[in-house]
Amino acid sequence: MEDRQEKISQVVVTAGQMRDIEKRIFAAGMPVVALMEKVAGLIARRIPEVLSNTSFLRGSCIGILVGPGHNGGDALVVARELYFRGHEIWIYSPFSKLKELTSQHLQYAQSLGIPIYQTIEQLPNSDLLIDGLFGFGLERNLTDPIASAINQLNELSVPIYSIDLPSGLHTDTGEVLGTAIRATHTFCLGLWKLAFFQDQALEYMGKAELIDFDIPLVDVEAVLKDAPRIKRITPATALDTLPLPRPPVTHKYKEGHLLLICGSRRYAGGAILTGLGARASGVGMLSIAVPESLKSLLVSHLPEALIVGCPETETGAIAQLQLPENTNLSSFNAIACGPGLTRDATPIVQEVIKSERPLILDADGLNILAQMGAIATLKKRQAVTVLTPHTGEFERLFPDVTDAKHDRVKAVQEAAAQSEAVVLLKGARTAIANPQGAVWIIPESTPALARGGSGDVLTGLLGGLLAQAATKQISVEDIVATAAWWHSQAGILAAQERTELGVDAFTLTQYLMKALT
Ligand SMILES: NC(=O)C1=CN([C@@H]2O[C@H](COP(=O)(O)OP(=O)(O)OC[C@H]3O[C@@H](n4cnc5c(N)ncnc54)[C@H](O)[C@@H]3O)[C@@H](O)[C@H]2O)[C@@H](O)CC1
Ligand SMILES: [K+]
Repeated sequence: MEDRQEKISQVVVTAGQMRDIEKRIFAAGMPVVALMEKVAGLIARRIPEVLSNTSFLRGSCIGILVGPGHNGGDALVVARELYFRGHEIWIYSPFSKLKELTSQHLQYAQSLGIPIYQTIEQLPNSDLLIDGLFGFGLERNLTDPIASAINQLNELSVPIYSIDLPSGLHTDTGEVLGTAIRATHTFCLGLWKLAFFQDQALEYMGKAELIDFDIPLVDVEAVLKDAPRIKRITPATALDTLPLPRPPVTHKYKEGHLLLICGSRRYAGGAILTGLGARASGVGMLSIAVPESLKSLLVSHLPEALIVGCPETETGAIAQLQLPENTNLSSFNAIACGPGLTRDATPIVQEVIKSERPLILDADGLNILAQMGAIATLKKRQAVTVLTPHTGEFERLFPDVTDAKHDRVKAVQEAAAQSEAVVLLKGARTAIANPQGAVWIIPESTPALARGGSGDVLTGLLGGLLAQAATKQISVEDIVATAAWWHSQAGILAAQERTELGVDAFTLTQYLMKALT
């Protein structure tokens, strides 16, 4: 049973897929009316539990917002149940045409004497609103009068609990269709919908939770079988990989040798942070190539690493990779290149791209790649490439794919497919795609990580894990997702203990180990 729940919690679907899954359940004999009763019953039982953590008092008034479809039907069943539990209830039902089942529930609510209002002006005060205006059936933009009603409801500063998703959001892109309910809490029904992982939707979601209504896994599998999977990374999936297993008998080179290429006279700290991120990965051997003038600084911070001082340009960037004798780029299990390089290190990036080792490009590594023409350049690579752009870098790398501000998941899928690289698009919900179209989503993070240097830490951590993975039969995509999850968790833990303002990048490196123990 727990296994089923875990599997369900990893699934992310589009509106179309959700509809197909429901169709199978109905075709198998589950009556629509019974499913609505079951789902709404679960929500009605969950609401008092959520409210018990707030200052909401028994007997307080609850307003129910009812739309024309089955999202409205769900809301009406919730209204009826809360009414029988002793709450004062009113219903806002502004639509004249309702789906059959919804209409029946409205009729019954009316027969119970629950007041029903058609216009926003008539609404009495309430202590809580339940939003059942639209669910995954919303496809076109909201217009007046419902759009302005939503705007007014948002202004009331009354908590709003949304059923399935905040009304007005596109289920797949998370786009605001005209306007949308700003929920305090959202009960996502059955399976996680894509909108919950699109950055643009997050400020409307409030706290989101999944209401599992026992969708059989066979139906999920049957609908998703040919589609590229979108996988939500859970603690169970990430901790399945971490800490990376080590055999009892091994040696440092068997546990991965990572080469970091980073830093410049201008950005010395970035090199240190990248190194500290790599240290936390547990990588067997760490070499760091920096401009010669940074060498002693790096040695003092990372005494265990082999610091390779390189000749530098007049501006203090690496001019030439001068690896130790008997070493070349093929000596490493993975290479991570970019933090703090400056664009003056362009020849270095050109050289590492030609290597046949797994390569992570970040920061100036990405800016230089963008100038070279990302897609054409990456397609020539034999070994795997991992790119870790934030939205700005992503747009410079991939000017011709779907706008990442409009649909991050689609954008990252297209970028990975076209460049044949694994692309990690940083954000509040970091999304990772492989060239085959599969996506991994990091479902939690913290704004505390929006801070200079935190990306450098991720690059080092990811590099260290990737170097180790080479000997451990773990896929590159799983390693990238695991690194991003770990980085987020360290940020969350640090923010809990030190506030969101207390998570500078150095502190973050100190929390990486803590997040796993
Ligand atoms: N089918 C079921 O029994 C189940 C349904 N569920 C609920 O059903 C919802 C989906 O139900 P529906 O498919 O009926 O869709 P919705 O309830 O999301 O709304 C669709 C209705 O809104 C209208 N509409 C769409 N865009 C509009 C616009 N811009 N302005 C005005 N009207 C617009 C449509 O014509 C349609 O009548 C889910 O989100 C969920 O809440 C879940 O409870 C699971 C079980
Ligand atoms: K809703």
